[in-house]
Parts: sequence; C-alpha cells; structure tokens
Amino acid sequence: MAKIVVALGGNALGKSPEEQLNLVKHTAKSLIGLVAAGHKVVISHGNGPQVGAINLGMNFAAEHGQTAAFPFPECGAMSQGYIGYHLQQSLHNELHRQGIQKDVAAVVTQVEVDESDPAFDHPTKPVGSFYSKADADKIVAEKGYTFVEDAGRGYRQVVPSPLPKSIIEIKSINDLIENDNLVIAGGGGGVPVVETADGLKGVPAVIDKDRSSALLAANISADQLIILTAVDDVYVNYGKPEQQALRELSSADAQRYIDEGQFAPGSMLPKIEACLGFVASGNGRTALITSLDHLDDALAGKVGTLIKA
Ligand SMILES: Nc1ncnc2c1ncn2[C@@H]1O[C@H](COP(=O)(O)OP(=O)(O)O)[C@@H](O)[C@H]1O
Ligand SMILES: NC(=O)OP(=O)(O)O
Repeated sequence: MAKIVVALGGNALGKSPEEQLNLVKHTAKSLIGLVAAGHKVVISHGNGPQVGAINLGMNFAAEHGQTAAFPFPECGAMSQGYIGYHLQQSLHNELHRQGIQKDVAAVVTQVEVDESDPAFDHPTKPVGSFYSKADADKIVAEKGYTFVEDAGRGYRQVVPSPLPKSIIEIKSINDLIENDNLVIAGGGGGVPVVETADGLKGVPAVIDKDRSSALLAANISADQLIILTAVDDVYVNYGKPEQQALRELSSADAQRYIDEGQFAPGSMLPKIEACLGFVASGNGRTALITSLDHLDDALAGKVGTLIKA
C-alpha cells in the first residue's frame, strides 16, 4: 500500500462546468481504482483558468454596480469550492458505484507565502483564458494587466506566484487522511496568505499547485506524487517535429534538460521542479507526470514520465 498525492491540472480540467464535470467523472474512476487497490490517495488540483474566469466575472459584476468588489484571494477560495465540489461529488458517486465505504472531504486550504517573495514584483503564473495577441494588447492597454505567451497556446494574463512555505490546515488534512477519508486539499495551490500582526491575511496571487502538491506530499510522507495534466508524457523538443517522449527521467537528466530550456516556464518547468524537490525529499520517492485520461495506462507503465532521484 502506498500513500499517493494526485494533482489535477487546472488547464486539463476543461473550459466549462459541464466539460470539467465530465473530465472529473472520468478521472474519478481511475482515482477510485487506486483506492480499491488499497492505496491512500490525496487529491489536489490547479485553478488557473477557473480563478481567472471567476475573477473576470466578479470584476464585470462589480464594474456594473451589481455586486461589491471581490478581492483575488476570495476568487481563489471560490475556485477551490467549485472544483472541490465537482471532485467530491464524482468521487462520492464512484465510491458508491464500486461499493466502497469511504467519506470524501474537500478542505479549503490556506498556504502561507512570504510577503517579500520577489515573485510579487514579477508576475509569471498564467490565469484565465487564452487570447490572440491583438486581444491581449487591447486588454493590457485598457486594464494594465500583464500578459505573456503561454507554451504556444496563446496569450494569457499572468499574476504573481510566490513559493509555498507552509500549509495552514496540514494537521486537519493529516487527521482526515489517518481517519480513512478521501481528502481533497491544496486546491489552486492553496489560497495564498501572509502572517501579519493581526493574523493571517489573503494576498492577490496564485501559488503553483505543483509546488504546493509537492509540499503537501512531503508533509504527509507520501510515497508518490502524480501530476495529471493535458499531455501523456513530458517531451524534449516539445511541439517540434522531432519531439520525443521521456518515459523515465533521472534528476540529473532533468536538470540537464532544464538548463537546455526544454520545459516551458509557467507550465512544464514548475512541474519538473516540483517533482525533483519531492523525489529528493525522501528515500524511494517517485513522481509521475501523465494526462488526466491516461492514469491507468501510466500506472501500468504504458505511458507517462516517471521521475526518480
Ligand atoms: N517539454 C514539455 N513537455 C510536455 N508538455 C510541455 C512541455 N513544455 C511545455 N509543455 C506544456 O505544458 C502543459 C502543461 O502545463 P499546464 O497547462 O500549465 O498544466 P496544468 O494541467 O497543470 O494546468 C502541456 O499541456 C504542454 O502544453
Ligand atoms: N494554481 C495552479 O497551479 O493552477 P494550474 O494547474 O491551472 O496552472
């Protein structure tokens, strides 16, 4: 029996509630397959597209006098509730279908970051939809947001992405896991908070969920970190005719590829860095990167990139 943290990518969760629910329902089958095989599974997820959409909607309503302004950390918390709800429901239904008695709990999670993290001055985390260059330029002129090109998929708004320092609700998360619950935690990388004289306070940023998931996995002494995204494998020369899937990746080779710039910042690079941090944090720990719909094949060793120390 292994303890496994499975992180679901925000971009891999589709573009609408309907699409997301269908994708989550499908993935729930593989996740409950892991539970049925006797593994302890903890689930985390991204929120880039979702928190961007929520923020856009809330800003629009506020600009039109329909609601009060909703700050960015509150939008992050809403994204945890929205995605956590789909996961909770799909996992509950799949457990029921497979005749497994287990409760599912999604924990709204705060993650502490450093107020003086240099990331606050250099936004890098893509959120929201993908835009053409012309549309992105128009929004930049109107709103002053920062946009970047995201891994050949179009232009996206970027927000600061400070490093996660500690998970505030880690004790509750651990208690729930030890009491045999199926736990969803660290959604969207966690709502970023800083410690102030008055206690914790939310800050406008999006923590990379791969980095938070690696921290969560290390904190709960997990054996494996599985990152589910939109690609079956990690590639060298990604997107070029000569691209090649990496089926097994040592830390040394991964570092060499990082130095060559093989992994795009803001997408594949943080995943690789999070995996390297996790496999280095304890003996025998491994990480696996594959797509949301190929988890079973990846566990059978047919696809996916397995990362070892
Ligand atoms: N070397 C690479 N190998 C595979 N995918 C890559 C690589 N470099 C960049 N990517 C891109 O990274 C994406 C995964 O990152 P992202 O979309 O941010 O993930 P998430 O699913 O967590 O939201 C892939 O779908 C792909 O478009
Ligand atoms: N918070 C976060 O890392 O989200 P994505 O998985 O959507 O990038």
